[in-house]
Amino acid sequence: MSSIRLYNTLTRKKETFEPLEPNKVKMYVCGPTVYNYIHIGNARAAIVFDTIRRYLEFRGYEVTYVSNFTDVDDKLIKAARELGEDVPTIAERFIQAYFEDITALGCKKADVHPRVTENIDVIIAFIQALIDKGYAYEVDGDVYYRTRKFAEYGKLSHQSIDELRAGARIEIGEKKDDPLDFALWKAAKEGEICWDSPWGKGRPGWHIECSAMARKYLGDTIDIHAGGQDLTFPHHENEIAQSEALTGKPFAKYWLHNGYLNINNEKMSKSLGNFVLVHDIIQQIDPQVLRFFMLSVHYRHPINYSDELLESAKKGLERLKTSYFNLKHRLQSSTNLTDDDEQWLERIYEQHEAFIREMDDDFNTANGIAVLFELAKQANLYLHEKNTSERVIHAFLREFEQLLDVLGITLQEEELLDEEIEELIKKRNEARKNRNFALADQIRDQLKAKNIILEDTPQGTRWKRG
Ligand SMILES: Nc1ncnc2c1ncn2[C@@H]1O[C@H](COP(=O)(O)OP(=O)(O)OP(=O)(O)O)[C@@H](O)[C@H]1O
Ligand SMILES: [Zn+2]
Repeated sequence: MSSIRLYNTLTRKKETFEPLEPNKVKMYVCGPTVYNYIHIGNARAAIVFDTIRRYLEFRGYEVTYVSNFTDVDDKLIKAARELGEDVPTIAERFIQAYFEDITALGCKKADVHPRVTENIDVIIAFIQALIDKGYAYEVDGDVYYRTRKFAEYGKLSHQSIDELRAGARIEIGEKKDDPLDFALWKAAKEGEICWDSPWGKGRPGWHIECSAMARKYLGDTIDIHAGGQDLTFPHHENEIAQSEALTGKPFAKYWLHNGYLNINNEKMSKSLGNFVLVHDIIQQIDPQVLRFFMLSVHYRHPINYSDELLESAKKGLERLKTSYFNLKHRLQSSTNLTDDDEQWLERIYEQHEAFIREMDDDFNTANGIAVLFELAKQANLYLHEKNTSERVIHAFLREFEQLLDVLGITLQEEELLDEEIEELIKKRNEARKNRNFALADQIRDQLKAKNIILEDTPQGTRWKRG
């Protein structure tokens, strides 16, 4: 079988995917700072990397997926002050909200969702080791990373250290040696949440948490490190500097970054105020449609959010689901085998292979979805045949199920509402009164297929969900 090729920000090339250990993938995805609800731009990373994980699993890899929560930082401290609550209360609330949102969007939970506040000891030990090696220094309770000492600084974002230094400055109150140096530990100000450390009371800087937690849960070198494109610099550059200085080994083999979600050709962001919260939008549209929309564009490209494109995603997904449910319906009236089974099975297999070919090419979900439309086209052609076989129908169904599962789309039939059930029962009773037993039985079967059980009693028909 062919192999997966993926674009690595570190080398700026598409490379053949070769995991460190055969059939195993260690993957770390930078997670949210939990001080408010996520908008759909923030959700893009969760959806695309969940899909990449699903695809790797589909291709037989055992994936260990770790994604952190930044549950203490400046934004959380500010929110706590504004809301008159403490940091852990706010963090807990938005961690739960995050899980609700991404679960609705079809994202699986990570194997581990480590939190900064539960890993302070590991972070302190990491910082101390960097000090011992001469890569970090303390000034008045703050600890900084000495970027000048890490010769490869800038290798991920492809910038020279001199260029970067020219663009950096020392903020008022910062006592670092070099404008590029960054905080590993921040001394606590009056009244701020803090932990004891060898440098006094304080809390970790942002970058160190990912280096420390990735190492704790996945080891010194991991296969894939991922996040939004704006994390390339400085966050991921700093993570590399910290981790590689400590271990002397490469931190991650492949660095993956997703593009932005735009609205009116502008990045959706909290500060611009042009955002749509996942929490709100999924009350109005099916979260699966939102997911399908996100995956209709390659993960590295920008994606423009608009009602028209959402509407077209909705129609597209409906087209696939209609094919699927029509196939299911036909199952009852299909025979065991027909003469042209092999030919149809071959066609289905061709689509299976085409999907793998597209997804192997840097997880091209846009082209993967095009293959699914082709599969639906074939399925619809098949349904026009006079005789259909169970074998072929099952193969089509399985193909839809497998490929849509890779995209995180579930194929549940919409549940019937109570009113719809009552309406069908009324229709069935009328049919029986008119001695149209065929129609009555058909309605009973239709309800049974949706797990609704009818019970005829002298008082009338009762129903329950099976
Ligand atoms: N429009 C977007 N499209 C894709 N990813 C995004 C978008 N906006 C933010 N992200 C990702 O979400 C994560 C959190 O970003 P951040 O909190 O900076 O969001 P933001 O809305 O841009 O906020 P702010 O405007 O306050 O910077 C980042 O890792 C970033 O990669
Ligand atoms: Zn990170």
